[in-house]
Amino acid sequence: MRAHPHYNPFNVREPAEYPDWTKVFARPEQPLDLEIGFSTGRWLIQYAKNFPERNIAGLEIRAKFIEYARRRIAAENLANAYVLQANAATALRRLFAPRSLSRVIVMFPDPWYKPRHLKRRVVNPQFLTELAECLRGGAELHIATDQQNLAAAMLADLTAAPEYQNKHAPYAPENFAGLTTDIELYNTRRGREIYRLVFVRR
Ligand SMILES: C[S@@+](CC[C@H](N)C(=O)[O-])C[C@H]1O[C@@H](n2cnc3c(N)ncnc32)[C@H](O)[C@@H]1O
Repeated sequence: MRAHPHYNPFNVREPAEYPDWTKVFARPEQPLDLEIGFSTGRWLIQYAKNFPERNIAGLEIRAKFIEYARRRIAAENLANAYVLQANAATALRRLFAPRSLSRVIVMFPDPWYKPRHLKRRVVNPQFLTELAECLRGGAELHIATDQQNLAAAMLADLTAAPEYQNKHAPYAPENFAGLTTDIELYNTRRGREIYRLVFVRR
């Protein structure tokens, strides 16, 4: 997709493709996990290497990150990772069958957050309802942010959603799986607080 001065990826409603999840991984019978907003793919690639017994899909709204992550996945010969361009706000139910996802990770979804942006957050009640349809019972949803107000808003949404149960009220004490994203590294090096939410699909 060509960059255009007025091009806004958030207006993109259709995913770039509809993968057949039974064909894109070497072992399609493995649990299917999803990272939303993977940017450079740092976390996703570490995850694919550390969890060869699981499959990891990645959604990213910005086209440039897809090409970059695909090159890295190919260079590392990772047959359990697949990424595509899609807007997670509108595409989840068209991309994933009901109850097909085992784990979902959303790390630092809204970085340049200001109070007036709270309404536009990625993790909002509608997103949670759509995601709930795609999650298996017992599936984990992991979210992290360095913004306290945003963490509180997401915590309130999740607590109000009947499909989810908090695993560590209110925030999880530690990083999931010991893997870090770019923004997580940036924050931890500056000693900033990170708010981690882990909810389970009922
Ligand atoms: C602040 S970055 C965080 C990147 C990475 N998760 C990290 O922690 O370093 C947020 C990423 O989410 C992507 N993103 C934002 N909204 C999205 C959406 N609705 N669907 C898919 N990706 C989205 C952005 O393009 C960006 O790469």
